[in-house]
Amino acid sequence: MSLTLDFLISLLAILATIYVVKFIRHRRAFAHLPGPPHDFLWGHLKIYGETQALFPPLPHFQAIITTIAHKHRLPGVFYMDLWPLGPEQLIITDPEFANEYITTRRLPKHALQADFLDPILGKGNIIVANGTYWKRLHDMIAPAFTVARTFKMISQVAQECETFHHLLNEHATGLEVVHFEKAISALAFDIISKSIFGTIISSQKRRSDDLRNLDTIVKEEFAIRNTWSPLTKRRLNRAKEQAIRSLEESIRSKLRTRFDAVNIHDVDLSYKQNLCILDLILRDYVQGDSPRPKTMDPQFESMAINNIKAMFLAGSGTVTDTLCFAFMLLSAHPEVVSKLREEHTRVFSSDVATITKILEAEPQRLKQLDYTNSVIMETLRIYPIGNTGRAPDVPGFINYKGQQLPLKPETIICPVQHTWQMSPDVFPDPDKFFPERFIGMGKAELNAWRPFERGYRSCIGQSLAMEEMKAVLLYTVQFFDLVCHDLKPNKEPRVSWTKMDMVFGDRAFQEFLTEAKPRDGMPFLVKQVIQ
Ligand code: HEM
Repeated sequence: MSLTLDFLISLLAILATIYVVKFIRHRRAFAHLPGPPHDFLWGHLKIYGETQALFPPLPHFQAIITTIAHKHRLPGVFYMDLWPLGPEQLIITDPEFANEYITTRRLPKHALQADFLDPILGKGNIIVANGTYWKRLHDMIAPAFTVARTFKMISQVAQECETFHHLLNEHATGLEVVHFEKAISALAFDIISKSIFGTIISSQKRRSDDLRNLDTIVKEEFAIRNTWSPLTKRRLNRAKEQAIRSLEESIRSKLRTRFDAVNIHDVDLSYKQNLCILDLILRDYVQGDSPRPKTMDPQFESMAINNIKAMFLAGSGTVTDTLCFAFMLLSAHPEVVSKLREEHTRVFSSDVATITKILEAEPQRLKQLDYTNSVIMETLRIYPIGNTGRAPDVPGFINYKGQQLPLKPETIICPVQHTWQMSPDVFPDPDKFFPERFIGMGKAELNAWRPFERGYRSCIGQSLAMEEMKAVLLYTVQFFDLVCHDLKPNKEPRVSWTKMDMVFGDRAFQEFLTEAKPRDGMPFLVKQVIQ
């Protein structure tokens, strides 16, 4: 007995010594690297925590990094030492270096991205995949999102936008509160569902179970992460697992029905005929196999389901968030609204049915909405929605402005676009909502705008997203006046790099869930514009 106790005490002493040695080595390694003031005991944990506390609950890390970089006047590449609570991070806030290091090289996604997204999407999703497996997924899915394919989708997008317009109209009394996050997410979900299944879901009219389940999965997963109580975690996990089962069952049934149709009726899955994602995935499975497989391999089925979930998430949340922030910014900028209205009537019409007819006949006309395009770009400059986290392709060192900086295999490389997109050195007067800055902007300057990331892992849905968002603005801005409901502007700005919260209150700060989301569901009072 006492021998076992001695052994355990010795083991604990050895482990404690190893930990202390590791701790000292780790903190020493960071002491002289570029970054905010480093504390031997806390690393950068204290600074990170103190900065986080400046914001309302669940702030997005990009706003925290911007605040730290701003306050300590940090260089364009620096380190954050969050060990043992987080990984060591190499932060890039220099857009030229991001261009050189991220755009032109093929850095893999960091494993932490999978740790972050897999509990929501399941394993093997395209967003976090790497290597030949990612390439296969990319080649399978990307044809659904080419520019040509986007314009083929526009008549469907137009119909969904018209529905959105009519639904808003029903509540345009100036007294009812409309939660834009909920309303737009249904619209975006209908559009991405059409891309995935080739059929219409009509979630705008009656919120679909699939969308409800997706919302529940995300909400419960982040509630689990933000509670310490094991009992609460268990309860939330049950709700999340139930929602996952229901969503997967719904996707599985559509997948199997289509698979049977392909087998029984020998449906044509040739490239040009079928470009919904479901068919592209099935084409990858059945093509080349003769005779065609009679049943679906469970591994393939799980890959297909998880990637359809990924499309749901990537295709609806991001567009919803961006449009919510666009409407928020527009509500305080009547001069921008006037210019949008002028462009919409000049290029299209001030009659909803006519707009739809034009879009059905000539979807490419959306390309003429230059100012609308700039409004969306400006929104994404101030409120970027997504970020990437990469692993080094060659660990060792990187060179930044003549300095050799160490790079461990486990370091996560984070280009934080928010920081440079809100920097006066890159975008003058960055706290001003000024879409004109993008009109006629040169290619070199445009490289600093990277809300869709750039390079081989950039967003495959960006063309659809941009045209879809333009269409939504086209169907709303000239018809409705929007007033943010229940704003509580802050008397003093919370941080030094923005005064937006003195207009929009804490809604000016994005919340960190899967992406950088709006707070409070973005409630608006909607009134018809008197023509
Ligand atoms: C405003 C709208 C959108 C924004 C700001 C956005 C942003 C991004 C960003 C920053 C990435 C890179 C993420 C990373 O490296 O971890 C990404 C990847 C991706 N996005 Fe989007 N996205 C938007 C809309 C869409 C839409 C409509 C779809 C359609 C399904 C989509 C599908 C994807 C996919 C599949 C990837 C992973 C691509 C790959 O790794 O090969 N996104 N997006």
